[in-house]
Amino acid sequence: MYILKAEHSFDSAHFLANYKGKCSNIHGHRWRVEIEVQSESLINGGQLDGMVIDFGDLKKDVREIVDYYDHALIIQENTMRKETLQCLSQDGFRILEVKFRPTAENFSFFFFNYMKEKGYNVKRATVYETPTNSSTYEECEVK
Ligand SMILES: Nc1nc2c(c(=O)[nH]1)N=C([C@H](O)[C@H](O)COP(=O)(O)OP(=O)(O)OP(=O)(O)O)CN2
Ligand SMILES: [Zn+2]
Repeated sequence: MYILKAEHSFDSAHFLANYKGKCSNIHGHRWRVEIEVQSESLINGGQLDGMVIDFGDLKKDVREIVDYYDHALIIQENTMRKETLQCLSQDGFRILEVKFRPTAENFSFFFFNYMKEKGYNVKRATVYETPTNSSTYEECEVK
């Protein structure tokens, strides 16, 4: 089995609603996203001979989705007053509302499924919230 990995990072702020502790405050992370795709075979012939996929293509797709989350305040839906959100938006801040609690776990699940829906045979997606804390999502084979 061949496993290829592409990684990219985004710098953004978030907070965890209904969390007792410092992470309930708005704070930032450099989130590092690693996507691994797998294949049992290689392409035979042509420009892609000996490859699973061109790294350039994989990297482009990883960057595209990861860059979308860069330099934003990521907020779980319905966890901030509408008036506050409106003021922040009106003042030009980039707010991204997500349907999930913005944890490393939920982001790893989200990026895994995004790449899967793009057609990749995704092995696993790992999201580092800090250099030492990460979550990996992968699907177990059903026997
Ligand atoms: N299982 C998870 N636990 C926590 C998550 C998460 O996504 N999944 N997220 C947080 C917070 O976002 C927090 O920013 C991370 O906290 P922490 O590990 O404390 O990170 P620090 O770098 O600030 O740690 P220090 O050791 O205090 O410097 C919390 N938990
Ligand atoms: Zn955090």
